Amino acid sequence: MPLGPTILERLNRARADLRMGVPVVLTHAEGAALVVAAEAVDAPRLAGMRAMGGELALAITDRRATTLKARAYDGDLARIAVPGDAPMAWLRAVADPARDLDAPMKGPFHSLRGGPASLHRAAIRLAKSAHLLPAALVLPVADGPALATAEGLTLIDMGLAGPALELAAPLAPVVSARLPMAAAEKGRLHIFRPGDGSEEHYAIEIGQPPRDAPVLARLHSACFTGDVLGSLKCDCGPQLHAALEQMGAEGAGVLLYLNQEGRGIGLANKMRAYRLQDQGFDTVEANHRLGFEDDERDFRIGAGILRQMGFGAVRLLTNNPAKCRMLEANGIAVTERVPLRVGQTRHNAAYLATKAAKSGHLL
Ligand SMILES: Nc1nc2c(ncn2[C@@H]2O[C@H](COP(=O)(O)OP(=O)(O)OP(=O)(O)O)[C@@H](O)[C@H]2O)c(=O)[nH]1
Ligand SMILES: [Zn+2]
Repeated sequence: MPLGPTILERLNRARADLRMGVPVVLTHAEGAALVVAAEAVDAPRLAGMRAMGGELALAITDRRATTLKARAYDGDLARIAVPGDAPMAWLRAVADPARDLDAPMKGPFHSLRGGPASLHRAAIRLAKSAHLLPAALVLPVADGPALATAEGLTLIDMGLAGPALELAAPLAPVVSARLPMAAAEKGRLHIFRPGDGSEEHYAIEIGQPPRDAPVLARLHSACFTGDVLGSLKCDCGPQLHAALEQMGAEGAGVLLYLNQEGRGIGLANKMRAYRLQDQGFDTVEANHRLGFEDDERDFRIGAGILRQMGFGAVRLLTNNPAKCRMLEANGIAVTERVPLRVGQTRHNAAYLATKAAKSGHLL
């Protein structure tokens, strides 16, 4: 009966489980494993996993492993053996760099070598997409489906879910309504909802841009601190308002407000990055120490929304040439890059310089 959750919906359930600290069961041709997020697991569940026996490993990314001076034998990730007596504080400290500088010697770490790592890789992907730290406890188990049934845990066949984990869920328009704004009176807000129930994204349409000509467009990534609080650490708020004003002045445009806070790592992780920046690391180094890439955003989402709205070509307001390339790669022609240089402050001068030096932004 087609009543049960699809693989995409199961993946989203698994994200909710991980955020609650509830383990999930992943299976693959090579076996099965119990997986729980390192930052969310509690002591009773850790004890429960230990009591099951087997080789308990903490999967972390190669980025985090580099900071910890642990060997990443699996290339993009390391499987750190969890010592039998390691307390919760050890787990949290390996996962979270907050106290790296206070207590730098957490090792030596024993990285597992050989044997399958694809469930560990999937566990990290899931944790990242749940906006958790990319660190997961992974315990191989003999009979995954039986364990999931007995304990009422979410079971995911990664053989089926693997490709879905890399895809953004398809978006459907939910509603749109007129929204006069200070910057542009002729505004309309459209809401798009992913089929797996994950976070919605928004499109703000100004005027009635013709669909057969390049539209003035901005793909704006959510920045609670900049957009709402007026943070001086970045240029997001002034960019948001300047883009809307330019669209208002031209009488037409579309601004996508994509809920990809912190370049896709979520607000909690962005604040972890800010704490590291207060210790002297730049925006890129902070992401790496946390175990993330510099930019974890998926720009296919923005391309998909533009296509659904009938736009095939844009004049893109951005200083980030990578955004132009990603849109082009996803079927949206970028006929012009329109620079958006506003909001420089003494607080964000170093941030903007780092983006220019390391992320290819144009000053
Ligand atoms: N991880 C992380 N994210 C940040 C930081 N500062 C701002 N952000 C996020 O970065 C995103 C904005 O990206 P930017 O790199 O400023 O700009 P861009 O979108 O790549 O390029 P433009 O189109 O030129 O603005 C938003 O999601 C912000 O929340 C930071 O220090 N660390
Ligand atoms: Zn910002």
